[in-house]
Amino acid sequence: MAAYGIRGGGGSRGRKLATLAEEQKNSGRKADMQTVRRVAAAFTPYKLQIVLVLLAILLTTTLGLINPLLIARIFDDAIAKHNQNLLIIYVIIMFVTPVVSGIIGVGQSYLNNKIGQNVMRDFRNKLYTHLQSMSLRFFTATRTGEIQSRLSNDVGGVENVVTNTATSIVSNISTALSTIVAMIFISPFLTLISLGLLPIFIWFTYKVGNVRRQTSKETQQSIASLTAMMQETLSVSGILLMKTFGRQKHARNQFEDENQRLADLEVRQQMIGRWFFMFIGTFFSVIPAIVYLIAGWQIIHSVPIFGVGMTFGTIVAFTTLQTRIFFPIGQLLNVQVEVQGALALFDRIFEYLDMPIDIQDKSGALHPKPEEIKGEIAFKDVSFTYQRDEEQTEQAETTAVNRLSAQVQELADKAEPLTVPAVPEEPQTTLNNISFTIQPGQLAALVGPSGAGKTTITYMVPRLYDVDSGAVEIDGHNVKDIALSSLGELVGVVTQETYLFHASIRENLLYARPDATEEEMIAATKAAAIHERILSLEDGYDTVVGERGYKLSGGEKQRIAIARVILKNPRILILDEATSALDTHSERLIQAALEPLMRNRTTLAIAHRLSTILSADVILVVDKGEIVERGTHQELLAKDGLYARLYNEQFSQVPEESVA
Ligand SMILES: Nc1ncnc2c1ncn2[C@@H]1O[C@H](COP(=O)(O)OP(=O)(O)OP(=O)(O)O)[C@@H](O)[C@H]1O
Repeated sequence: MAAYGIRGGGGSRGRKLATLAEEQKNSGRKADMQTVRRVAAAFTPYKLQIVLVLLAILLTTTLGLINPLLIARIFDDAIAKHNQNLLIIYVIIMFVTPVVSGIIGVGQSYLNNKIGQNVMRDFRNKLYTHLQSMSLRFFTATRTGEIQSRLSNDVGGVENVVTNTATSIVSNISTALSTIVAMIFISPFLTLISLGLLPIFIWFTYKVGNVRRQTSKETQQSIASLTAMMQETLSVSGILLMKTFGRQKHARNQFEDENQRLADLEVRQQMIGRWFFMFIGTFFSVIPAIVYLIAGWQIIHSVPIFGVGMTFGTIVAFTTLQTRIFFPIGQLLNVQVEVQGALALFDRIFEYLDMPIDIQDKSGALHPKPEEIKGEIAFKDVSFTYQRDEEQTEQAETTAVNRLSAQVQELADKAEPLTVPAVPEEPQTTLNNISFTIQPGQLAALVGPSGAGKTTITYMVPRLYDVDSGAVEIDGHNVKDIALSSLGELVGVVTQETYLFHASIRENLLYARPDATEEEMIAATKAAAIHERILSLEDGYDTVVGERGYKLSGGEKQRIAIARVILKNPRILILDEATSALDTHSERLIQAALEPLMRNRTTLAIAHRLSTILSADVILVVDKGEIVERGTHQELLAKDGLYARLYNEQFSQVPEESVA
């Protein structure tokens, strides 16, 4: 079955794979360099502070060399030659240098932290601003916890690297270099013995760093997953769902599994290279003994090496310098591993920062004043399809390809014909050539079966999604030509599910218009038939509503949401009426609230209340992404089509007069 020749590819296939691996490695390195460059760019606004830090490092490094070098002079010039004055002077210098160096060090660590924290602050700001501009599509496709995790955990994870790494590298390199120079100056031979194995250590550390990077990536993914789980299950809705379905045990198991994975990953991350560093540490500790042996032997036998003799002062100075060099070298090796780990985190941060913003202002976008807008809405031949989340598509495709290759291998043995497994289909169009016009001040009601596309139609007006073809116009202006901020002012939305911040009712109301006066706010709540109820609460308008306003009833929350939009006073209103039926009293109150809300503005309502449907100027009946019928209630009933059927199913029991 040569046609299925997957196995036994031979030498050429092996070479191909090797080339592929090499290419991947090279592109990986390029990507690393790019990440490093981008991280470095984040530091450019703090050039001046960085220069100061570098100066401080140079100064402390130089000061650090004074004492070891003085030791040789104390032994050989002061003690050996019985010069007490010189001894005292040297000792005073040995006192003063660490003090000065310590003071400079404090200033340096202040600057370090300042620079590092500023860089992190900038990353958080950039991420927040960028994410805020992402369209609804991104948020529907991404778990909230994942987003939060990148903002807090990933940025937090690079803290140590951005605060300490740069300075640690510079200060350790300068300490190491200056010490090596001083060591060579004292004894090149002993220096060679001490540092000969260094290149091998560096190579090993690079390898260890690569493993750390991979683990670091997995750890962050696990943290994000855990955050998302907590966010989903420990919210009001999550806990309600979990309790009412008795799924606590399942959620706990899931959480514990992921938590265990995280703990294991953390341990692995901490332990990576520990053996290696233990070996280095031990090696560094025994090196002085070897130096004592060789130098002692040199003194005992008075043998000069490379023409240089050995003195007691030289031995003490050299070993002191030696203790000085192992710490920075150890640190540098460690830093390399840490930096490689942090690169994985930076990759995750940049991945979000690089996501294109699909809905944004055109250059020269219009900024119409709300009072200049009459409020005509026109849909012109609008078509739209929800795109599948890329990750999902990729996964589905990979699964299909994997299945296919497994089948190929199996059939290659059996010599049977091949059946191609289902490759993910293209999604169906959600909206199909939708056209309608709503005159200023009119109420249009969208009616249709579940999943018909009603909500999607309303998303097109405030540009929560962009149409694939056709146009949505407000007063003849394509919404794509209007600045998003202006569009936000023109269009008000009341969603089915009311979202209230964990803040006072007043703050929640003023969110719509922070500059509204107390009178305007009260007028809005009165119009929405909620003023009295708010006053009856313990703290009135200052009552704090719990997460998502949970302390209020569904109907009350809806009326607060209505008051919020009345206060905003948009030219155009999108109303997604709640499907959940309230008791007759609440229902009346909501109707009373909606009436002033819809007055004098163009309203596009996903109507579930008979009262809204009956008062609509036009009813648009949506089915499978198309408008299949349009007209007034009476006209549509007369047609005896889909509308008549839906009406009979839902409202035939309700006497019209009672709703009117
Ligand atoms: N974010 C999304 N990604 C992919 N498909 C989506 C998304 N949102 C909705 N859909 C699909 O688009 C179609 C239309 O959905 P839409 O919410 O507009 O229907 P609807 O008429 O408002 O339904 P309902 O009355 O039940 O709210 C449905 O098949 C739905 O599954």
